[in-house]
Amino acid sequence: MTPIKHALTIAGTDPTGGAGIQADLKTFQELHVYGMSVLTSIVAQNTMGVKDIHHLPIDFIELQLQSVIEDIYPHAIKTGMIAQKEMMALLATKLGSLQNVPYICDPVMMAKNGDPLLEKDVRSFLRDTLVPLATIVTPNIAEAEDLIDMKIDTLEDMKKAAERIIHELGAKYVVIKGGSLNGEATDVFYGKSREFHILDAPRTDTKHTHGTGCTFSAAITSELAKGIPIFEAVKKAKQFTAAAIAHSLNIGHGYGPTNHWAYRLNASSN
Ligand SMILES: Nc1ncnc2c1ncn2[C@@H]1O[C@H](COP(=O)(O)OP(=O)(O)O)[C@@H](O)[C@H]1O
Ligand SMILES: Cc1ncc(COP(=O)(O)OP(=O)(O)O)c(N)n1
Repeated sequence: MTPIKHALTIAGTDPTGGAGIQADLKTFQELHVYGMSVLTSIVAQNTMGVKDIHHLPIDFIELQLQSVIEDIYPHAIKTGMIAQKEMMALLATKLGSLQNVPYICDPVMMAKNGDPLLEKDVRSFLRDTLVPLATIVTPNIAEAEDLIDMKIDTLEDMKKAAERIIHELGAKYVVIKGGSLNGEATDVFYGKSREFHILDAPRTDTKHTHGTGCTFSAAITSELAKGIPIFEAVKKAKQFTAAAIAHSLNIGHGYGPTNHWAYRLNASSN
């Protein structure tokens, strides 16, 4: 039997279960990796918006991380909502010291309805501390625009932005998610091999896309934990997320969650 792989998410919470730590753990489980979590911020949010945020003390985040790592060593680590400079500095030190563990940086800045999860002045710190350490960074359009300070309207803009994220910020690979652009749901993958790959999926006509970015980056994390090559991992994550959106659950009063078990249903009907 293949030994179980372990994936760790370091992120904030969503008590409605569609985004953040909760979406990450559901995704890890569906993709058959053992999921672990370190909480950074507890967020009172739902599908309609963010009500309040409680940040955990830095020492306590460090203690959680230490508790995981000394016991069950992760085969891949992702970060999601990292809201404060002190958290970023701590994680940069810790992640920088872990050798050969793929690190997936989802540069979460806001929730789907536009409520901020990260203050504007902290964003440049994220770019300078965590992004350069990333095996892969997974911004949506707004996050990519913020990271390299350019407007992105077209596929050509996405490619330019991807080149700049790799060559100016120092991540090894990037996938820019085009979920918020018009037309197909097209993402751009680029990295140190300097080759572009365009990932297309039909756009599902739904407002229930809460947590799609978390789900996508957690799926990449799961596959990298298993030792799958990076572009294969991104392709699998794209399929997993597309299925979760296509079969979303129609719950919640706002931007509802996706269906984390939809990929399993698709796979068993093939
Ligand atoms: N309506 C949709 N139909 C199909 N795929 C989508 C849709 N919206 C987003 N996606 C895909 O979901 C993934 C997450 O993208 P996105 O929603 O842009 O991230 P975020 O949640 O960080 O804003 C990407 O692969 C994107 O192309
Ligand atoms: C705690 C927490 N982390 C991240 C998000 C944003 O998640 P994302 O997957 O980008 O999805 P949307 O919320 O933008 O749909 C969150 N809401 N909460």
